[in-house]
Amino acid sequence: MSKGLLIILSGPSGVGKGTVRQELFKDETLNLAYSISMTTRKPRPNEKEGVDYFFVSEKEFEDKIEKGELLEYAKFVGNYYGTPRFYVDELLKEGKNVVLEIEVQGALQVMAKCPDALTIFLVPPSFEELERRIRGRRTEAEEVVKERLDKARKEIATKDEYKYVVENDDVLLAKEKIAQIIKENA
Ligand SMILES: Nc1ncnc2c1ncn2[C@@H]1O[C@H](COP(=O)(O)OP(=O)(O)OP(=O)(O)O)[C@@H](O)[C@H]1O
Ligand SMILES: Nc1nc2c(ncn2[C@@H]2O[C@H](COP(=O)(O)O)[C@@H](O)[C@H]2O)c(=O)[nH]1
Repeated sequence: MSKGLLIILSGPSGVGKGTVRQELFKDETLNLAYSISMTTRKPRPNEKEGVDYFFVSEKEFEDKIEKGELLEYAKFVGNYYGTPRFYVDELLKEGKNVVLEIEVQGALQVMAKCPDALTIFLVPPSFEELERRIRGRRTEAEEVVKERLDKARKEIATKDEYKYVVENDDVLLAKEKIAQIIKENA
């Protein structure tokens, strides 16, 4: 069985990575598997352990770092986020195209380790629209929204590090563009 493709889907918080990813996963021909991240962030009301994230303490996260169990990790607006290496390796061996939905610091680490990874950066139609989306989601306190928007400006400035930049204006259009990119690279 040939190895699957490692796909990094990155972009600023609130651009719509999760929304577009859900559309991509409806397309079974893409043979996708999602890499469930580990985080020290508190779960949001609708989030489930082992589905959206593995929710852990700082101590547990730092143990994983020390043991080398994370493919990449970063601190993002006060919380740790990282990719457990084991599942990614297993899924790739099974021939799955594995999606990492991660922020920029982590994406740059994976690019350095896995130059063949397919890297995609999602951009909003405008910064004002990004702000509308992140506020409209109503998941973060005002202070955190401001920090995430601040971070977003710096993240968007790194977009040319990625192999593909896709605008998320219309969700289904963005999904179609990314599906095409995956098919061309798989
Ligand atoms: N193309 C779009 N047009 C309008 N609203 C959108 C679009 N894509 C996503 N949204 C909305 O924007 C909000 C943020 O989307 P989402 O949670 O998918 O972003 P994200 O990039 O995964 O964020 P985070 O990185 O913080 O997890 C959601 O309320 C979602 O419904
Ligand atoms: N470097 C990593 N970034 C990750 C990972 N999992 C998610 N993320 C990114 O963090 C921010 C914030 O996420 P949120 O769920 O609190 O809104 C966002 O950009 C995610 O894509 C990971 O494993 N590594």
